[in-house]
Amino acid sequence: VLQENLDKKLFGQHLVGKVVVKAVKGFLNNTKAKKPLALSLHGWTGTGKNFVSKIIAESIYKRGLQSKYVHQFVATLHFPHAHSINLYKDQLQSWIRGNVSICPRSLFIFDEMDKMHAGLIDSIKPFLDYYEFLDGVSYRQAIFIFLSNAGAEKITEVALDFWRNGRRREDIQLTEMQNALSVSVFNNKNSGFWHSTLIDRNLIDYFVPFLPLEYKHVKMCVRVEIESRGYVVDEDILTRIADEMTYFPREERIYSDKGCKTVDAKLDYYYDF
Ligand SMILES: Nc1ncnc2c1ncn2[C@@H]1O[C@H](COP(=O)(O)OP(=O)(O)OP(=O)(O)O)[C@@H](O)[C@H]1O
Repeated sequence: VLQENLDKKLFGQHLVGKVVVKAVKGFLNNTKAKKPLALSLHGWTGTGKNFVSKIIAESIYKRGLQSKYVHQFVATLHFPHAHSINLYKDQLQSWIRGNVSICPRSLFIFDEMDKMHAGLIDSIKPFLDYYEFLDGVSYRQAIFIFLSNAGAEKITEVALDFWRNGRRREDIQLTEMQNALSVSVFNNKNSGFWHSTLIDRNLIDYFVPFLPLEYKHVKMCVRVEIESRGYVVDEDILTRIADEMTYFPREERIYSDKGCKTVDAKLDYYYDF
């Protein structure tokens, strides 16, 4: 189901499907996991990171994101004040501990990871590690998904390089992308990259790069949105909405600034009056 949904619903992200299916299926089928699964999704805004988390949740729990075993944190919403960091640490740790004791197969999604306080990231480190038990609780069946825009510029650079050399986007290889990211972002102490501490200790199992979306992908998103509202697709409106989005870099205008975000808001203007 996971593979099928990703193939069908996720546009322009050939690297994502491969990694996510392998990681999640492998983990769910492994009765002897030595640590919880930790995925780190990276990429430009509106390219499908939250969307993929939702598809993953739906593949594991009947109620998807609504399941009581799925927990979402948004840095700026749940942990807004730097001076309350110690309080957040305690709350977060006891929240994770409490929930994993109730259901070992819990899913934790951390959005805006690049805006999360380093101390707070440190506080979840023990849960991601290779312990059999921590205070009597095993975290080995839990799943952690981290979302961030970190590395998005490098990802775009690689994609743009391909484009400028007339090469197909689909020919971008995962290893190539990961090499580019690891040199410039992950292993660069000056990049201020949020989970350098998690990386140093090899606690992240998979890095999942999301490519910036092109005009044609935006159109696909618009089409899906129109159909999901039960309207007949008007190609004229579809094109107009995709044209209204802004694209970068300034000369070539290939990638959508906001990915597929705001597509649904634009639709309101054309359809709901
Ligand atoms: N690659 C994609 N394929 C299909 N639909 C997409 C894709 N990317 C985004 N969308 C649509 O756009 C909406 C917004 O995308 P989403 O919230 O997943 O972006 P994001 O990468 O998490 O952005 P941010 O970094 O700003 O949080 C999704 O709910 C989905 O409907």
